[in-house]
Amino acid sequence: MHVIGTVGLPGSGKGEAATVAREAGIPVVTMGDVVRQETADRGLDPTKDHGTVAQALRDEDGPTAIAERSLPMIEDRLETHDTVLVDGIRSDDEVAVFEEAFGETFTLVSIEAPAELRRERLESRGRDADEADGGESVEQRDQRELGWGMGEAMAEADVVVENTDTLEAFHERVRELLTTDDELRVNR
Ligand SMILES: Nc1ncnc2c1ncn2[C@@H]1O[C@H](COP(=O)(O)OP(=O)(O)OP(=O)(O)O)[C@@H](O)[C@H]1O
Repeated sequence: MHVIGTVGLPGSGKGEAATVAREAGIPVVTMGDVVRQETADRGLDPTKDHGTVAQALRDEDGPTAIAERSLPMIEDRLETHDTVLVDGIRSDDEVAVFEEAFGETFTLVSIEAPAELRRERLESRGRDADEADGGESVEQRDQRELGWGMGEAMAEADVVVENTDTLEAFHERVRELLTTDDELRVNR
C-alpha cells in the first residue's frame, strides 16, 4: 500500500503528475474533491460556492479540516487499489495529517521548477484553457501559497522531482516514480 502526496508551487506540474497517475490506473484524490463533496452535502452549488465552503471548513475545523476529510476518500480507494495519489496538499499541517494516518506508507513528492518557467507555463495554460488569473501574478500566487505553509511542506518531501525538461521527460520520470517500489520506500 502506498499513498503518494504531491506538493509544489503554482505551475510546477502537479496536475500533469495527476494525469500520469490516472493513465497508470492510480486513483487520484484531490483536496478539491473534498471541498466539492462538502459543498454538495451542504446543499450548495459546487460551481459557485467552492471558495466559500473551503474557507468555512478551515474556519470551523482549523487548517487540517480538508485533509482530515480526504482520509475516508483515500481509504475507500485503497480497498481496491494498491497506490493512491493525493493532489492539492498545501501546508505542513496537512502533511502531518497524512503522515499520522498512513505512517511509512506515505511518500511526499515535491515538484519543483524555477519561477520563470512556471510563469511561462501558466501563461500558456491560460491561453489554451481561456483561464482567468484574476490579475494575480505568479509571484503573488507563490506568496499566497507560501503563506499557507507550502514552503515547509516542500521542505519535508521524501523525493524532489525537478520539472525543468520537456513534458515528455517529466511524464516519464513521474511514471517511473509511481511504479518503482524502491523509490516509494525512501522513508522506511
Ligand atoms: N515540462 C513541461 N514542459 C512544458 N509544459 C509543461 C511542463 N510541465 C507542465 N507543463 C504545463 O504547464 C502548465 C502547468 O502545469 P500543471 O497544470 O501541471 O501545474 P500545477 O502544479 O498543477 O499548477 P496549479 O497549482 O496552478 O494548478 C500546464 O499547462 C502543463 O501542461
